[in-house]
Amino acid sequence: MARVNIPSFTLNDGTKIPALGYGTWLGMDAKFEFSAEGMPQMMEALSYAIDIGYRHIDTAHLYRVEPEVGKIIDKKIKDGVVKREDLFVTTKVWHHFHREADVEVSVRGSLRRLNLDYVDLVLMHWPMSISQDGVDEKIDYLETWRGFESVLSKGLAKSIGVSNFNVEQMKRLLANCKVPPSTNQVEINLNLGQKELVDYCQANNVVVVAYSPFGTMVPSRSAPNSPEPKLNNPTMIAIGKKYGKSVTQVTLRYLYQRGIVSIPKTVTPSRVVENASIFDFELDKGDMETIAKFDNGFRTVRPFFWQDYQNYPFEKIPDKMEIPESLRIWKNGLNLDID
Ligand SMILES: NC(=O)C1=CN([C@@H]2O[C@H](COP(=O)(O)OP(=O)(O)OC[C@H]3O[C@@H](n4cnc5c(N)ncnc54)[C@H](OP(=O)(O)O)[C@@H]3O)[C@@H](O)[C@H]2O)C=CC1
Ligand SMILES: O=C1CO[C@H](CO)[C@@H](O)[C@@H]1O
Repeated sequence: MARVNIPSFTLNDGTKIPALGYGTWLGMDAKFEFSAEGMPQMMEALSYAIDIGYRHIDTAHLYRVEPEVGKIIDKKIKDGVVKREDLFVTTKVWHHFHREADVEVSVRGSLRRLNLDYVDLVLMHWPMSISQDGVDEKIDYLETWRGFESVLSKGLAKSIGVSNFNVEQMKRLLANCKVPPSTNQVEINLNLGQKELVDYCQANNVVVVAYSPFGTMVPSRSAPNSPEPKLNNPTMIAIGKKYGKSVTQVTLRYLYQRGIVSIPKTVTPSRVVENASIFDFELDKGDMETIAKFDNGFRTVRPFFWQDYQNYPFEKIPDKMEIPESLRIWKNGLNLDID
């Protein structure tokens, strides 16, 4: 069986985060409901990933896969493949749970579903606070953060961080917290380099985690018309050839050399191996510069239907856009249960 050896970065609280993780968001199905279609394949792929050396799993209350992820973890521990302390499990608190006291309720719910005593990292999934029925609750993320600090002090999580925070929000949080966030998980890929945000986080000892690292290269429902580069981009292919690597491997290696953790999602076993086989080569300076030039600011995850909510982190789309029926589920609240 293939084996992969994944190095780690050190967080500002001293814990180590593996530089590559397994993403567990299955997306929405053809009816734009939460997809369970790919669940069996994903569970098999996750099981295989742990067998070959993945130790970092990225999940969330939102993804509705915590029970299945928990079952795989349990089996791997019982089978003696890993010990709990070898794994790095991240989950996230959805924005229905932003009152200080609700953070603990949400984390305890995740722990129950995952069947774990603690998670290694828990993130505030978004900076806005939106009720179950889509109302802008306008709860300051500083209040929510106090709930995270409390969850940390109770040992429910080893580390606490944020996701989808922009530079201004990071500055304000860092200036007003007792415990600084260890990580900021944001979209980063070849189209969206996020240089300013990455530089700011890294200068302030916050590790950046890249979600949707292939988000704009692989045809996706959320960004069907994303600009180049795609998987067949000649420049990327030529760089890959030079090192005997695929375009996706060059992409993940590029992020790693920028000091960024990646959490690609795949349900395909060969890609599980491919995505982690990036620690045996080094892109030279010229190739790093060439790849950086693809950055054009295009976002795959652009939830414009939240753009008028307080603390929406991204650039607003200037003209009022109709929200298609298919996206109303996001705007009107997601009805995430506690169990
Ligand atoms: N904090 C946040 O708000 C967000 C967090 N996330 C996290 O980030 C993870 C990754 O992001 P995600 O949006 O899923 O997208 P990714 O950028 O990881 O892309 C996933 C797609 O890429 C394909 N793929 C994976 N590896 C390869 C490969 N080697 N060659 C070709 N195609 C490949 C997958 O296909 P297949 O599965 O068929 O192999 C799938 O279609 C999520 O699963 C989730 O954990 C994601 C979005 C937002
Ligand atoms: O984690 C996530 C998965 O992707 C969704 C978009 O498709 C995001 O909204 C969400 O934050």
